[in-house]
Amino acid sequence: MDQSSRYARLDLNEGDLIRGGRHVLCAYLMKPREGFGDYLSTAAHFAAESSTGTNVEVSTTDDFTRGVDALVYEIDEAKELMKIAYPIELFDRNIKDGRAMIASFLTLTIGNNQGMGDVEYAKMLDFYMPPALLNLFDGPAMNIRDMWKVLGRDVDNGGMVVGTIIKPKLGLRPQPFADACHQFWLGGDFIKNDEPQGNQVFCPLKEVIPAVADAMRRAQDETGEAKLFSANITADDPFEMIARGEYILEQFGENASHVAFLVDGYVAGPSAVTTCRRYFPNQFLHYHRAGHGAVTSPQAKRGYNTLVHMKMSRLQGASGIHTGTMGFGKMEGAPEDKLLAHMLENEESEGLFYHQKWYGMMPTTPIISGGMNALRLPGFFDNLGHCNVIQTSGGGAFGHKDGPVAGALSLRQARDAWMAGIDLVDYAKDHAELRGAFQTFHWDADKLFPGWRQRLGL
Ligand SMILES: O=C(COP(=O)(O)O)[C@H](O)[C@H](O)COP(=O)(O)O
Ligand SMILES: [Mg+2]
Repeated sequence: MDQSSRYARLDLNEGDLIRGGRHVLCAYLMKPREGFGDYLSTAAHFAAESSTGTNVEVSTTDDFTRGVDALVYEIDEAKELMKIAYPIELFDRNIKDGRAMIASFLTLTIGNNQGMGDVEYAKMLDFYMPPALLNLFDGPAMNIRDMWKVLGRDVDNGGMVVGTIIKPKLGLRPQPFADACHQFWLGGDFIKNDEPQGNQVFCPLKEVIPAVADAMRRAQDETGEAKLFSANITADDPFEMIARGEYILEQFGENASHVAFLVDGYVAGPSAVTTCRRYFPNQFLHYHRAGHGAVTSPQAKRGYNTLVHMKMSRLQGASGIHTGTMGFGKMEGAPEDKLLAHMLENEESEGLFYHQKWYGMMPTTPIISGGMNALRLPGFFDNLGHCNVIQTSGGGAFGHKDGPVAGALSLRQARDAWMAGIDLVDYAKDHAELRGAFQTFHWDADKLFPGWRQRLGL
């Protein structure tokens, strides 16, 4: 059945829809499956299934229903592009406070339509959120500025937070884990649990957390600097997350403000993110995105891309989210991905299809991680245009030939060199740890800084 007479309105103008402020707009890559309808009728069926309809007309539909239909307002078959306008009334709101939720946004815009028989594939590439709905999302309660405050830095331009991920990923018992933390903190600022680290039998949370809290106190005493720890509280059960969070804050005691909570936001979902955002509004919410590649990878023709993921994370209230390394690290990415960081940080920003204003919603801090080390930082910052990010190098710190203290210092030196506009090889001449990073990661050095051996007299 061709539903385009009801669910398509190609005469609608995008500018008018945005000015009207009553629609969420979504751009999709979409391909109809061969042997089914043409492009427009498939798009219309997609809009029906994603809003008020199904594959047939139902007798219970009334005039009000038609007023909240999602409408296809643009198609470009050659580009496999379709755009749909969703009336904001379609999106579910909390009974307890009237606030909006990402679960409902996803259920409608990228829900059943992902399994339709007449759709070969569909992927959301961008969306526009009007202020009337945007303002009903929680948004972040904290971000990098709160970390800079703890670190005693400038709160507008405090620079890169020097971080690591405790490696090995799994397999350390409580004391070796806490010792690794202590070592890194002698040179760096911030440590995060790797995303699968929680309450394994060989490293019980109730043993490792007191040891880490103690390591933080010792490192702070020894260096005279504040230190930060991001503790994983992800769990299927929100009450388990709360139990972990409360236990951790109690153990860190006077250093509770130095604790962030890590939530595996893609695998555990919006409920987990919101549990943390609402129950612990005074902690930095560290959104780790492990698993996202299944839908966001350019190879995946379904789901949504990283831009959509980033925008949803800011709406949900992530203080920081992994933004990728934009082609400078080990994970998939490209220099153009800086638009992801800009979408998170700026009051308004250009996406792939839509210009988004954030109406005062607090920025989400980009967390840069995955195969990074001191040598890769300058190129990364040149591309991004600033270094006000959290950067975590796991291998780049613990893989340093002289150990984690030198690894941490080499990262800090790379940041200092970039902020001062000094060439990294020149800076390494009188900074032993950075020099050690050149020797350790020599394959990167050969590629990024040809002639470095001679210049460092090696
Ligand atoms: O543990 C690491 C990185 O370790 P290492 O520094 O040793 O590579 C993170 O989980 C990845 O950054 C995730 O990727 P992304 O940040 O792209 O989500
Ligand atoms: Mg990890």
